[in-house]
Amino acid sequence: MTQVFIDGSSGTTGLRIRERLEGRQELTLITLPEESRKDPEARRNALNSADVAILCLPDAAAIEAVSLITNPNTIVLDASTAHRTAPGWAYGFPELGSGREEAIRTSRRVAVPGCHASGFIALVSPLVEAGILSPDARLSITSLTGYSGGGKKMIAEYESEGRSPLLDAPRAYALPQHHKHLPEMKALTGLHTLPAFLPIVGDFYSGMLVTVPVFREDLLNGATIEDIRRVYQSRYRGPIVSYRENADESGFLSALSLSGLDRMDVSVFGNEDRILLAARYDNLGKGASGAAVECLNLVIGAAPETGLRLV
Ligand SMILES: NC(=O)C1=CN([C@@H]2O[C@H](COP(=O)(O)OP(=O)(O)OC[C@H]3O[C@@H](n4cnc5c(N)ncnc54)[C@H](OP(=O)(O)O)[C@@H]3O)[C@@H](O)[C@H]2O)C=CC1
Ligand SMILES: CC(=O)N[C@@H](CCC(=O)OP(=O)(O)O)C(=O)O
Repeated sequence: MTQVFIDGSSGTTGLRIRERLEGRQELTLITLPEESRKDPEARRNALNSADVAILCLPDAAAIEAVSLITNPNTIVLDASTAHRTAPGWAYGFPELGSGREEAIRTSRRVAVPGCHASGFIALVSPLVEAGILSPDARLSITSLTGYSGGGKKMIAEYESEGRSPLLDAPRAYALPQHHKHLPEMKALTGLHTLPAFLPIVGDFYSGMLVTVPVFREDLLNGATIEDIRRVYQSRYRGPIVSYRENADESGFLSALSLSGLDRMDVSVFGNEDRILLAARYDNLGKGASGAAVECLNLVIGAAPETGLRLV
């Protein structure tokens, strides 16, 4: 029986993971009573008793949790931003290839990717690797997310009575261009320059749409939109990340299409001159909790799951 401890299991990401794992016969969940869920001694015991500890905490608490672990066998899956570019940590996006799945399987420290970063990296990394996009490319990313991406605090804000009417419309944020996902976007794609990043939070619970425009002039060696499609087609064959042709809904792309699922759909729109790369998924699916469950399944050797459709 594999013992799993979710540190932060009352939070948005942790709760979704807990609900997913409760029905699994081969796992035992270590739980702490409500009054001691933030007590460092109780957490230390639970973390060191676990075969797998899943950290669903703010960054500082995740760093503290790692420092509490002395059991050399405890495998850590950290959903926070704290360790995504840290040495000794595997990046938990197995579909990127280049031995990443094996690195996750064999590592005792796995960083679960950031929600916005996941879409950007899925779109850009294979193109840089295939020599279609230069590492010197200057890119931009627009990422629409549901409000659960902001955790309990933002959920309460969006779901409160008498909330500001400004929340009725999508809101852009991270305007000074220092968003916490930028370092992993650069590190995992091999780009030499940070992208210009516009995250936008909307009045829906969960779901994501990430788009990255690319001009024909950005492509190397005369590559075309068809070459991009071929790269995605051969890289993303499911069950979690898949390349989809004609994925739009009669000319529209809803950020809600994969809400509730762990899957990510990668698509290409536009024309020969102006190409639009798009990824759709759920910020709590492939963007957080689902990605953590995917990594858990890899480290314990279980079959992949694709989540539960909610919409
Ligand atoms: N929501 C999302 O879509 C995504 C979230 N993440 C990351 O996952 C992590 C968790 O985020 P999220 O679930 O949204 O956040 P929430 O605020 O919803 O949950 C965080 C949980 O951690 C608890 N907590 C805080 N400090 C401690 C501590 N010292 N010891 C034990 N528990 C503590 C909080 O307690 P309390 O309930 O008392 O506040 C809360 O239950 C963050 O690092 C976030 O950036 C990553 C990708 C996407
Ligand atoms: C809507 C909203 O505020 N979303 C959060 C993303 C949460 C997240 O993914 O944080 P991690 O870095 O821990 O992965 C944000 O953009 O900061």
